[in-house]
Amino acid sequence: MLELISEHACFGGSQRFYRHQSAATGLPMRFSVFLPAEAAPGKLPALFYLAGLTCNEETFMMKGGAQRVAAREGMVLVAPDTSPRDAGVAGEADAWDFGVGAGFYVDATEEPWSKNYRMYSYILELRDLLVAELPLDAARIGIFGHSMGGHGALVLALRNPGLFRSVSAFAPIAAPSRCPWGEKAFSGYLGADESSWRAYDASALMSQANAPFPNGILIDQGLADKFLGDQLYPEAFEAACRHAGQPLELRRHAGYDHGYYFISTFIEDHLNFHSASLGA
Ligand SMILES: N[C@@H](CCC(=O)N[C@@H](CSC=O)C(=O)NCC(=O)O)C(=O)O
Repeated sequence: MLELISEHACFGGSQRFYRHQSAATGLPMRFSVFLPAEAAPGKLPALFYLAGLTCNEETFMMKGGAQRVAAREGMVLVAPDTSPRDAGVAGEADAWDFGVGAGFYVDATEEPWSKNYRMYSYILELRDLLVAELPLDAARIGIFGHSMGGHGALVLALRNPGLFRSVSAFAPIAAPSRCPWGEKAFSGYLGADESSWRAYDASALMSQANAPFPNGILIDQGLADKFLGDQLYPEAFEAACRHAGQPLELRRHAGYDHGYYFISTFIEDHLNFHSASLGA
């Protein structure tokens, strides 16, 4: 059951914040939804946005500047939180890149995280829930995200191309098995056996795929991004796409950093990309 926390008129539609009890995480979870004014009755295309480290369900809706375009395209936007909150794990809020605000969109298998830190399953649960409860067209749902959320979007799409029909990312952590953020998160949540990490590594998944998104994948990357050198590795994903025959548009932008000024600059291109891919 969805509990509506707040609702705000926005570009002729409705910006909403919800809470619900999640089966995947075993905890109450928050998420936000932008519902455009419906031009016609019926189901609407939808786009899930996965946010990055330290973010929550509000960040994208407040800073991304996406609602104006989503209203024009008649597209629903969904932004989940980035981790469970108040799981009661000792020290879970001590670091900004692990634990609270840093769920990494994986299903943890290691104690004490495995009971609640199950964000991979949570995103799938939320998709199903919103298809049932809100006017989302199950056949026209895409996914995108930023940084940790770009990693999550790529992994969820590559593992579930029938559920997420289009995918894009801003500055994704594209090869988490080999970067400090990913090594810390995966060893903590998944354990020392690196073979289990491959299921959550977009570059590893793509290297074994067979062009799952024929309409292409869009990635934007700022060249003044302070995390580009040691955390993101877009070139690894680019090489994996080449190997898999997967069309990829990887745009490198001089002068742009890792933040929401970068995201909001190119957000319209991403919504247009998904709208065209989903036949919105
Ligand atoms: N506290 C960190 C910076 C954290 C940060 O930059 N978070 C990014 C996502 S990074 C990868 O997932 C973000 O989106 N922050 C929210 C915002 O509003 O910018 C540091 O000290 O560097």
